[in-house]
Amino acid sequence: MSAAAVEITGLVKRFGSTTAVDGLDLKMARGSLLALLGPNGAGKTTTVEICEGFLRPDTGTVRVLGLDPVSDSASLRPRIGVMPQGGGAYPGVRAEEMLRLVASCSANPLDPAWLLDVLGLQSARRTPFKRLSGGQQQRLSLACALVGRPELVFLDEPTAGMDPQARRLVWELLGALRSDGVSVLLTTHLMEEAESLADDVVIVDGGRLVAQGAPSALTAEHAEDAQLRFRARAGLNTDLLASALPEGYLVRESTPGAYRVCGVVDPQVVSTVTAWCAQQGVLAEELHVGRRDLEEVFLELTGKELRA
Ligand SMILES: Nc1ncnc2c1ncn2[C@@H]1O[C@H](COP(=O)(O)OP(=O)(O)OP(=O)(O)O)[C@@H](O)[C@H]1O
Repeated sequence: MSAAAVEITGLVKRFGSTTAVDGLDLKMARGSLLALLGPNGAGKTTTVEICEGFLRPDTGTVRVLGLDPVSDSASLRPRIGVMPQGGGAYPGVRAEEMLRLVASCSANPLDPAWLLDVLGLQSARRTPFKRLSGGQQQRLSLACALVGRPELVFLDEPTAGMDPQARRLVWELLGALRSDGVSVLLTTHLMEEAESLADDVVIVDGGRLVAQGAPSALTAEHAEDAQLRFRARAGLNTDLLASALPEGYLVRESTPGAYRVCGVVDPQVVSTVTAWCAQQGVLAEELHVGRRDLEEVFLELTGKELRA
């Protein structure tokens, strides 16, 4: 049986007094798409850079396609694709020139012109890297990571800074890669990205694994509980609102002005919440009742919003 795409056991990485990764275990199946989610500073980039062989672990073991990313780097490099956070290229190099240069390092590259077209970069092919927009630079970096037909790609926030249209193109491409059996490990702050693309989501916080599972499995726990969300002036007394509701309901202000009421939501509960807000002289805006999503799972587990 072939080895897992990535297998991490007891990984620890410190920078001075900061513990960036604190005993992480993670297993990613071949041919799957895994999204690593976590707040700023959770240790995502450090973990990915260790898998790529750019950093050495302090303790623990990491195997990528069954190989050690540092001691087996010569045999591993041609088999993986890497898109670092923020991308990067020589400032004066033209987009197509850059991609062809990277393609020339590979034994059996994809056609660079085709890849530029798929990523909506045809019209920018002669533009120097430094004059590409941020989103175009990101897409070119992604093309560079993919042009060598890797078995496994590491993408650190691949769609950060892209407009919705470009993001859609990248999502389509990632979906197609997965259908072709390519393994994809990406980091993201976008719940929608994780929810719509990933087979498996790993939530990390403080360098530790907080939860792992398919998005549907993570959101299915406590699925019977709906959530009522609304926005209003920041700083409302949530204890007072909770005491106006039947016992067992929780009320939280997740970020200033964003409120969540957890428990079984029925018409009476909605009416109590809006009436209570009216008594405070505030309007409950953007009232929404629905099942919890990955964003709420994340908030519950880490106590933090994804985008700090
Ligand atoms: N080279 C370094 N030197 C010192 N500290 C570092 C270094 N790289 C990372 N860190 C620290 O390690 C911790 C984890 O950082 P890391 O970049 O892995 O987090 P992240 O989850 O990728 O965050 P973000 O979402 O902001 O990119 C942070 O506290 C960071 O400041």
